[in-house]
This record gives sequence, C-alpha cells and structure tokens, in this order.
Amino acid sequence: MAKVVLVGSPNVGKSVIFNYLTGQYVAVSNYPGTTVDISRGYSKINGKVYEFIDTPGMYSLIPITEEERVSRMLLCQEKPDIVLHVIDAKNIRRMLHLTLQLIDMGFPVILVVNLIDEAKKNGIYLKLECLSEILGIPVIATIATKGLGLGKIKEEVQEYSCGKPRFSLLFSPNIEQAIHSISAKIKGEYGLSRRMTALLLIQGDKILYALANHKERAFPEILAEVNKLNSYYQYDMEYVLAVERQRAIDRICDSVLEERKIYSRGVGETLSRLTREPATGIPILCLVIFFGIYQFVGKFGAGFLVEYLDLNLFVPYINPLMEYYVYQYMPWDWLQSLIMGKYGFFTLGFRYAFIIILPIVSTFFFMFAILEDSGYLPRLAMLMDFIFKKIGLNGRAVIPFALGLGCGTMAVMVRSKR
Ligand SMILES: Nc1nc2c(ncn2[C@@H]2O[C@H](COP(=O)(O)OP(=O)(O)OP(=O)(O)O)[C@@H](O)[C@H]2O)c(=O)[nH]1
Ligand SMILES: [Mg+2]
Repeated sequence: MAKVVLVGSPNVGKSVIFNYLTGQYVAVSNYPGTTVDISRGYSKINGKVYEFIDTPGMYSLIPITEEERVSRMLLCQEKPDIVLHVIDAKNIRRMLHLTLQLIDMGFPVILVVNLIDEAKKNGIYLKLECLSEILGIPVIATIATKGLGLGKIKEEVQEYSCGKPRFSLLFSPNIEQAIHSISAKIKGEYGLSRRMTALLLIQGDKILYALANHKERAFPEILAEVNKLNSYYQYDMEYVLAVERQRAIDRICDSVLEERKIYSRGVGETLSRLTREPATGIPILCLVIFFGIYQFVGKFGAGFLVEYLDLNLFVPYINPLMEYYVYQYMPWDWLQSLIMGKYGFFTLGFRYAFIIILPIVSTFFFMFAILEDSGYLPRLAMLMDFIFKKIGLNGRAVIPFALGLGCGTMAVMVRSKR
C-alpha cells in the first residue's frame, strides 16, 4: 500500500487536508501545535488504497520540540512513497526551507500551497507553474477550508511518478566538498539520503550523532571533517546553511512572487497588530480577562446563572418534585437519604452538576471558543513570548500556565495535547 505523509510547519492546514483525504476527523484549530502525534487514515483513489499520515507541525528537520522529533522520526522510519509538503502561501520564503530539505532528503515531494485566500488578502500572488518548473515537482494551490484544490491532490498522488526533482541546491564549494567526503564515509542506513545525512551531521544534529557514533566505523574521521568545516566559519553551521538556502529561496521567490500590492490595513489586520504589540496588547489582555473571564464567566456564569437556575428552576419546581416522589414512593430511610440527604445523589450530585458546574463550564468554554476561533490565542502567545523566554519557555506556555493556576490536571492535559 502506498504511503503518503503530510508534513509542514504548524498551523498550515495539514489536518484539514488529512480530514478531507481520509474522511476521518483529527483536531483542527488555529493554534499552532494542535496535532502532537501522528494519525493514520486510508483512502481509495481509483481503486487503489493509499495510507495517509498526518504529522505534528515541524519548522525544520533539526528538531527542537518533541512534536518535531516525532515528525522527523516518522519521515526517517516509514519510508513514505510520497511526501505532501503543505505550506502557507503567505510565508513562502520561510516555508520553502523545508521543501528544499525534503528534496535533499531524497523524498518524492508534492508541494501543496495552502491558504491561497489569505495570501491574496495580503496582496501576495504566486506563479505556481513557474515554481513547479523551477523545483521540478508538482505544486498545487489549495484553500483547504473551502475544499478548493483538494481534488487535485488526489489526482497528483495517483499520477505521481517519482522522477528526480530538477532543483538541487548547491552550497559554497567548501561545504559541498565536506558533504562529498562525509557522504563517501557513511556506510550505515538512516532512512535519509547520504547527502542529507552528511548535511545533518555538519549541522550537529544530536539524534544522528548518537546513531552515527554507534554505526560508523569512520566516525572519528567524519567528526574531523565536520570540525574542519566548522573552523572556516564564525557562525554555527546550521545558521550558515540556512543563510545560503535563504539566498537560493530569495532567487526562486523573485521569479515566483507575482506581485505584492500593499493594501491599506483592514480592521482584522489592525486588530491583529494591536493584540501583538505590548503597549496595546497588554491593556487588551486586561480587558479580555476582566470582561471575558471575570465578568462573563465569573459574575454572569458562576454568579447570575447559578443563582437563577437554583432560585427559578430547582427551588420552586425540581426540588419539591423530587422530594414528593422520593418521600412518597420510597419508603426506605436509607434510600431517601441516599438520594435526598445532605450528601445525597440528587442534592450533591445532580443538583450541583446542573446548577453549579454546567453554567461555569458552559460560559468558560463559550468564551474560550470565541478566543480560539477569533485567532486571539496565537497572538496572545506571541505577546507573552518575551516574558516566557526569560524562564526558558515560549509564548505557547501561557495557556497551560493560566489553567495551572486553577487546576494542575487541566494544565498537564492541555500541555500534553498541544
Ligand atoms: N483561511 C484559511 N484558513 C485555513 C486554510 N486551511 C486551514 N485553515 C485554518 O488554519 C488553521 C490550522 O489548520 P490545521 O489543519 O489545524 O493546521 P495543522 O497544519 O494541522 O496544524 P498543527 O496540527 O498545529 O501542525 C485552522 O483554523 C484552519 O481552519 C485555508 O486554506 N484558508
Ligand atoms: Mg494538525
């Protein structure tokens, strides 16, 4: 069965596409890091069954987060027949880094340029045939949320014959020289092309170092080559390679980015900027906490609704009805106290769940859904990033941190889900 893996940066629409291709449902949200583990699904295209695999978002092949490690391991171990690299059309300059790395890894890549609608809103138009021509791989434009272009992915998947991509990025001569001599010394199997294995070793990839140390007899010589190359440069090799790759990407983008009209900022864009910048973002955060959480969840949900349900529903109707039926038809004292006693099933269980927990949880999730779907949470994460960086975390930690003030279990659950 042919295996198709969806990879790409966080929040580019991989899971929306996966859901369409397989008819399954995996969580989709506008918060990066929604998918934290791999999901598998199957789809029949023209009578042939394909296995599709959704992966957690990854920015680069050199993993920093646990999610990136999962995706990288999957790519190396599962030997996919096709890799669907899903990218955000708005940020093509940043996104093509991974495309070039995937090509260097030796994978048959199909490039899915998603969020075309958002790119257009930002005045970004792309000549995708030209991009496909330069890279020598199929390039498909999609708007996943509207289902546009997704049928084309199925067509390309079944038609894709793994030819050699036309584009091959050549680094500076001394780097190419080091890649050449390290590749020649590599004898082990790592699920990557030799070139990519050498490139990762040059960049000091820890996972590969540990494996190569174990597998390669010539590891000391490989290490000597890496150190020699490092000594030519002032910066670490990951940075040097990224800069060289970026130059190549900029050249590609010069012929692919059709026009870049700067429209006057819409209301959405202005709001987005205001929520991200500390001078305005922190007062907005205070307003969200005061009105959204304190007034709406605290005063309205936990105060007004709780009291309203108790005084207008339970006290006049449900309590007397329950008392009547229980005392009338249940003659046993123990059963009466089990249901209606001070700590009874009705008194403490049902009544508390209905009049206390339900209004609080409903108003909280209602408010949370608004914050999530409006796109406020990723902006809050960006706003908080500079504070959290000081304690070795990033802005995304704001959610489990805030939840942890109320309930440790929730915080741990959210952390492990995102
Ligand atoms: N406007 C627009 N929004 C999109 C498009 N595709 C996906 N989205 C939205 O982008 C957000 C992210 O989608 P996901 O499918 O969760 O992204 P993902 O790549 O799986 O993200 P991670 O699991 O975090 O790696 C969701 O809010 C989607 O509704 C698109 O083509 N246009
Ligand atoms: Mg996802």
